[in-house]
Amino acid sequence: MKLHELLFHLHQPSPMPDGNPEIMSVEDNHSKVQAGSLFICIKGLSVDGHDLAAEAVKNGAAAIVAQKELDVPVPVYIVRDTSRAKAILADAFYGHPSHGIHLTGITGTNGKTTTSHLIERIFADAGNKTGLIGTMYTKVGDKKYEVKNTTPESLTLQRTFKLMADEGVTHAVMEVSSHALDYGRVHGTDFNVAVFTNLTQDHLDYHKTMDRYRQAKSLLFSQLGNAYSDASPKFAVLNADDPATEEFIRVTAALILTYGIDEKADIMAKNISLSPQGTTFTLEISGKNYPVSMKQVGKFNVYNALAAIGAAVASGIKPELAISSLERIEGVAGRFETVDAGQDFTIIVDYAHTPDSLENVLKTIREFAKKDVYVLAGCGGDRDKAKRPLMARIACDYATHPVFTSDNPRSEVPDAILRDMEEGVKGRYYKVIPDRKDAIEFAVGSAKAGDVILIAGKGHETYQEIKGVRYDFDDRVCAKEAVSRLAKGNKKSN
Ligand SMILES: CC(=O)N[C@H]1[C@@H](OP(=O)(O)OP(=O)(O)OC[C@H]2O[C@@H](n3ccc(=O)[nH]c3=O)[C@H](O)[C@@H]2O)O[C@H](CO)[C@@H](O)[C@@H]1O[C@H](C)C(=O)N[C@@H](C)C(=O)N[C@H](CCC(=O)O)C(=O)O
Ligand SMILES: Nc1ncnc2c1ncn2[C@@H]1O[C@H](COP(=O)(O)OP(=O)(O)OP(=O)(O)O)[C@@H](O)[C@H]1O
Ligand SMILES: N[C@H](CCC[C@H](N)C(=O)O)C(=O)O
Ligand SMILES: [Mg+2]
Repeated sequence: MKLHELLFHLHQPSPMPDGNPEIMSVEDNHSKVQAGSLFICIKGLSVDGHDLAAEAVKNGAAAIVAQKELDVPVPVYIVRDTSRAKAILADAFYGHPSHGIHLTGITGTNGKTTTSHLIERIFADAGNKTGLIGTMYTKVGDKKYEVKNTTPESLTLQRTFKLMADEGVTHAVMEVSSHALDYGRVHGTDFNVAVFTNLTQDHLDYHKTMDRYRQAKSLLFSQLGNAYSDASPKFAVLNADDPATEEFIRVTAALILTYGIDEKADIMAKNISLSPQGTTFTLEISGKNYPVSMKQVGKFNVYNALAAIGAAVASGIKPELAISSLERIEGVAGRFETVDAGQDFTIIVDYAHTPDSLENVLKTIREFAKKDVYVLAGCGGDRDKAKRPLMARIACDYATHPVFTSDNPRSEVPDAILRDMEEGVKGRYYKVIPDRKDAIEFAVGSAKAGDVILIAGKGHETYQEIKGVRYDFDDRVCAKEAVSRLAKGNKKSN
């Protein structure tokens, strides 16, 4: 594609630059630039891409998009915001790949990964080739790719859509984080259905206030487009029990489908019955009732199931089909995942790393637990500090044995994070064991028959990030090893 043809998509009044080379690729990282690349300079938190423009030209860049004049021997096109331009150019360069895919975006504080897996499974069972983009991986058909972010930056995102389109994916589901919405990573992406799970405290390090956090989430709905501007109508699938839905209804021009348990909604769950083995409820939709029996545990998973059914129905799939898929799903890795190494107590690994998710999971466990409940809880470094004392309080409120330990300390000192947690539980009973492996061994070594251990915060993660280095660490593996060691020790002493 010629440079001018590509830049035309920005619809800027400024004239095209002199020189119109053929653009072979679009890059925002100077080290990936090759002969014929268009290099887009992004001013990041740690690096300013403008400072790397000359290096990019040395690597073969044929043209540059920047926010300021640069002294380089190739055409430079100035835009107000290169991140925004990057998203629009990426969409154009790859031929608007999301426009040919039925795309469902999911936003909300908790439940995005879980719900996206439920929706993907429903689409796949309905006979579609599917794609998925989210916290754990990107999936194109059956092939999985590693990811750095829950919602990738725009070039990676549009490249992924192009790959999906080339591979014949017709239905894709993606998590849309509030960071991504705020950074404009999804500009140029054509969603057919946008789903909202819930809004509770997280990411205040970035958004500062809950109002601004909610406003970032609302972008998914305000940018969704008009209900009838395309061949198939756009749908917003919203949680009627969450107060933020009121704002999303106000800002969207799409059709609306609501779901919920308490407030009146288009899709409702009634007669909910919870057990440690699974959940049953009656689904009420369009005046009809359907019995549902699923393996997912906890009331919060009823919300995830309703959101998934909403997305399916908005995509033209019959409720019966969606329900039969839901009933067959085993679970999502690291979400209420039980670890069974032959021990006589229960170990649950769960990705709860927000106050609301921790409370939901612990409430669920308390409903079924007959004996003691251990919780291992920690808080990520370089993330919302305000949630630390809240999570500690929740751990103490619901567990008989709260243990505070390290999550991913990132650049922070683990003890400082733990002290922030302790601020929320002055005078309460708890234990602090900074090393996560030691904490897991302590809980495994202390638990008696019938007790429950919840290892919260890291779920599917297979690393622990300390001072910029990701060390191998998997709660599930660590717990299994602790149980085996304990069993061996017991045998020896017998
Ligand atoms: C705060 C934040 O979102 N940062 C994102 C941002 O990093 P940054 O601003 O530090 O970028 P940078 O390293 O300074 O680089 C700036 C530019 O220079 C370029 N560069 C850089 C180095 C170099 O040698 N050459 C070069 O050309 C880079 O390609 C980039 O274009 O741009 C990077 C590339 O796009 C992102 O990976 C990175 O996400 C980091 C890893 C991150 O942790 N983000 C979190 C906060 C986040 O986005 N989380 C949400 C989900 C949260 C949730 O689900 O709960 C997410 O969607 O993942
Ligand atoms: N609908 C829900 N409401 C509240 N808590 C939930 C809900 N669904 C899942 N959870 C809890 O939140 C944790 C994270 O769930 P999930 O990974 O699906 O959320 P997410 O929104 O993708 O999170 P992240 O933003 O970190 O990617 C789960 O392990 C569970 O403890
Ligand atoms: N997507 C979330 C993941 C948090 C996972 C938790 N283990 C932590 O490190 O805080 C974030 O980047 O805030
Ligand atoms: Mg996720």
